[in-house]
Amino acid sequence: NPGVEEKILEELDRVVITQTVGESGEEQGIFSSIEELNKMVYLHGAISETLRLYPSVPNEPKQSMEADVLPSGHAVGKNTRILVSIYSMGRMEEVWGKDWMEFKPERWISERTEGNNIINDAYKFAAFLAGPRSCPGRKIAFMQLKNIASCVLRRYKIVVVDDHPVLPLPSIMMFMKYGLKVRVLSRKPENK
Ligand code: HEM
Repeated sequence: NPGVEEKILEELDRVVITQTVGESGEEQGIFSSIEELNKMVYLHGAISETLRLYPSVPNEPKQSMEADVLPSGHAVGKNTRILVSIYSMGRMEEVWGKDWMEFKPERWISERTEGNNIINDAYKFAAFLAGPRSCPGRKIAFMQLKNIASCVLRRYKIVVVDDHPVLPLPSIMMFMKYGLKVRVLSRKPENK
């Protein structure tokens, strides 16, 4: 998605100062500070959007302890197995609107609040699940993903090989059916 890539790079150019350039012109592999990571709002939206469409845990089995009625009106008996499809939830028009198929980091960014302006509703975006047993590693995961994406994208351009089929292989974890064949190009000025 070249448009999104360009916006991420613009944001990183504005925000990142700790990943400095060495004497040889090579960037040093220094990770970003927490302050810098918090300012990577567009990148945060892009990662959220990726996890909305391709959640690492696509399905989540649960079991009821008591009979209950779900907010949807569905009655559930005692000791009944329920499969929550996180993958499907990320693609529902009722939840995300008519443009659910579009990769839009902007949908995560609220203009109403400054600073911490990422929309964060676990019951809508269930990639880390919601409630008391939701993922306690969510913040660390975002910190790691933003740091790695920032280091890689500032140094390299990743181009998917033409006609490579990009298909999910759902299992307990989400894998890529045929892997992802890419070309890795250096972003050194002479390669641009
Ligand atoms: C993109 C990255 C990640 C995703 C999408 C993710 C997603 C999830 C999900 C869906 C669950 C609920 C599983 C279940 O109840 O069956 C979970 C649980 C958990 N996650 Fe993550 N996770 C991520 C990264 C991490 C990291 C980096 C850590 C630790 C540093 C972590 C630690 C845990 C732990 C300890 C639980 C079990 C919580 C409990 O059972 O109460 N996760 N994660």
